[in-house]
Amino acid sequence: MGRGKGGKSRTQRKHFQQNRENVWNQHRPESLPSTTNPYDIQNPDFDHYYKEQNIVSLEEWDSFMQVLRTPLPAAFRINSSSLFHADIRSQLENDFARALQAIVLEGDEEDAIRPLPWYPENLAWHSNFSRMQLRKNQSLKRFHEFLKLENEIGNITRQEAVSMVPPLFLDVHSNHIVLDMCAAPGSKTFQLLEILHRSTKAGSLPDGMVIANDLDVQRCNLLIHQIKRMCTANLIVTNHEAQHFPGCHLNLDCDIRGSSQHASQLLFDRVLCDVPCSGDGTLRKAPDLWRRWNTGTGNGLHTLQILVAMQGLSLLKVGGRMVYSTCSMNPIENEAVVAEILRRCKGSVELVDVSSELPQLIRRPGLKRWKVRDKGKSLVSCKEVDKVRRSAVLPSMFPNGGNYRDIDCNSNCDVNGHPEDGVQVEENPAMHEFTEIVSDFPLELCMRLLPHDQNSGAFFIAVLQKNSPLPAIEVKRRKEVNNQHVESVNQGSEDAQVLQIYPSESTHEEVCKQVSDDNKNEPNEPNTADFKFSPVIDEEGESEEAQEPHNEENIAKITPSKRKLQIQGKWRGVDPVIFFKDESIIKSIEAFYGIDEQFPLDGHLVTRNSDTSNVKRIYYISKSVKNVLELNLSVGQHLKITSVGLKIFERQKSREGRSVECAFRIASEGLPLILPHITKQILSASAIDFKHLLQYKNVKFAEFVDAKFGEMVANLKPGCCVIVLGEGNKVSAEALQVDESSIAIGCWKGRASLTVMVTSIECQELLERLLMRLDRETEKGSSMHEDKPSNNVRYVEQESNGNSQDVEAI
Ligand SMILES: C[S@@+](CC[C@H](N)C(=O)[O-])C[C@H]1O[C@@H](n2cnc3c(N)ncnc32)[C@H](O)[C@@H]1O
Repeated sequence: MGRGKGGKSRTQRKHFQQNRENVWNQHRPESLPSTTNPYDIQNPDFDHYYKEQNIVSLEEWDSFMQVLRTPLPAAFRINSSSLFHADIRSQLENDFARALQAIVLEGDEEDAIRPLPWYPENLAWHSNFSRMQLRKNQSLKRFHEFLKLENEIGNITRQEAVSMVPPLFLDVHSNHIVLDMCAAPGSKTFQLLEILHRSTKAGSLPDGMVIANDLDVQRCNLLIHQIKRMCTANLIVTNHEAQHFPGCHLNLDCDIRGSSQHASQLLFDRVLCDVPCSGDGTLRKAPDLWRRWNTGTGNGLHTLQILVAMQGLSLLKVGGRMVYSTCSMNPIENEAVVAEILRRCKGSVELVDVSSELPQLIRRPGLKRWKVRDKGKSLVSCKEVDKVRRSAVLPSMFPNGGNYRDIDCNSNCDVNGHPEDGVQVEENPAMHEFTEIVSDFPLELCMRLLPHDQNSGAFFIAVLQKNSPLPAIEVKRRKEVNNQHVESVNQGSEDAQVLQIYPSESTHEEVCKQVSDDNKNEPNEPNTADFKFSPVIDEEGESEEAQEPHNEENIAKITPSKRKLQIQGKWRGVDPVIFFKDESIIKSIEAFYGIDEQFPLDGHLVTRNSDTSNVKRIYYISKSVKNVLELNLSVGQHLKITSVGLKIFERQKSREGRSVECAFRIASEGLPLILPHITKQILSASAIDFKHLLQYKNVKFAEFVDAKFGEMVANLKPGCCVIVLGEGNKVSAEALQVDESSIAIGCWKGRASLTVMVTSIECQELLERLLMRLDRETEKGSSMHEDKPSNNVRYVEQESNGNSQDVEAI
């Protein structure tokens, strides 16, 4: 605990006392992050700017600022696709809600934790504790541990409450093709995928898909790591500048080559445009922003935000919906961007009135008027901008837009660009008549979420609908966009010319870092070292336990000369995406696991290794992903794909040296998808035997409590098999009645025992969930519960001293 971290100043204590989170009053010295200097939790420029923008009334200003200066309460979502989402919700409602309330000081009106009222099905939760409190306060330890574990497993996602809102306004259906333009670290991508999968049955996939794009490779890896926690084959992760995201337009030459059966262009039903922004809506979470805050940041991002949004609209189908969002409160990044795209789209795009959706979400209408601040001056119209500042202060930043060319034509300026007639540049910003310029667009349909309305961060959201193809847009003269090179690109059949502006530093076709085969798909691959008793080794004969974690540094360090630079079409340094078509392997997998016809492998498997004879991992892709990959191949691989599909098979070899009939085991990521389609190598275990497997990881056939089950395990073919929690003595998937709620684990059938092939943390989670269920059954009078292992179960971990080689005997 941080009590001894030195005395805090009186001001700090005062800020602390103002903190609405009463629980923290018990532990005052820990209330503020130790790195935060209270003097930094303010910024006169910020005050001046936002007072002038009228984002809240003057009467509200103090309460707005007070909340903005307090740490953000932690919020999280239960992942609806998780097997245990109902258990977790009930644990929160019945266990934690009561236990935590007891910790909160008397008189605190706020609940310790509560579901966010506007989020469907009580799946999103607000806690009245900041992340710092959760980390430091001993009485919150159990809750904190719970959040950490469930987050890691993928049952919950920690996410700012307001950041959960944009996907909810996108109106995603299961058959939609969705583009998430600036997606990393992927919290909203996760939500979009959850919505897509919402009503799909076990073993099937939705018709739609998501392409999640981000410019930053490392952040893409974070996203991949996040999404790995859910079972989806409907995702492609790409790595482009969103403003240049390829439309994959199939030209005539390609058509002649016989690809006419493909879609001829990549168009989306839904686009999420959650652009990079100055982020002052996250001040409560990142108080260091107070110090760094300035108006230049927002002004500097304005053009990029317009370009990304325009590209999103050009890739949107007519009739489609796009959500534009930022975690900034600044009108230059928000209303000004929306107004400019409406201006450029000339009626083909409109703002959607979503005021009746999510009625419990407190929101404020978008602003119709605002000021632009540059070099200490507040400006209401682009006519006031000094010529020398025109490259930084653009007409599109102002409520009425405008155009410097027209100003130049219509007014006589002196040589320095100062107006000689017309508008006078005012020195005192307070002197402006703020009512002077009002946007013509219905910007009140946008929404701003403010911190003091529902004790959250801040966010801006605009919902747009495309009603007709975008119009031809006049290419602006280069001199208007300083440091940017402008070019007009035909975006395809649907839209006319769309303005494209490339930032001068743009190098999106450059070689990026070399990454390993599969590494990009698995940035933080759980090493099978986790399988303490792993009886399998990879096809190179190298124990996976011996491998260092997969990351670019390690790969470069370990095998500097071994790795060839991978090439994916024109993208160098990126693993290729190859359709896996080796018939003999596919047939052997289908035969070994008895995979039924409703789960076609043919055409749905890809690898990331150009050496197809040496494939280690095979990924499953949905039909929609397959279509996009085929289009991408037809156009010459415009997409730079970082990750695609769901890992479903991994090459294996018995550590015992025995040959196994099938070279590939089922990967735990893909197991829930394929589970209902397996008819061989699958058995159902009683709760007690299932529990023992999770506890001891390795159980001899003769030592299962249910002797019949032990016999059936002994009769399985050597190699990978699947054990489902159930009644026992059931063999086929049909008899097992596998459904969305089935709990299953991948195992390895060795010579004399069965070994679990699930990571330790997953074992721990499954075990805890199972014990909870058993406890509930015991309360109801069931006899299945048994705390201690039966005498005949060997506790391998103790006996073998944790050495997985001991399992050779199995
Ligand atoms: C606000 S964050 C996105 C958060 C994300 N939507 C989520 O919910 O987790 C903005 C993202 O834009 C990315 N970015 C910045 N410039 C970009 C560009 N030109 N094209 C695409 N992505 C960009 C950043 O790397 C960052 O991950």
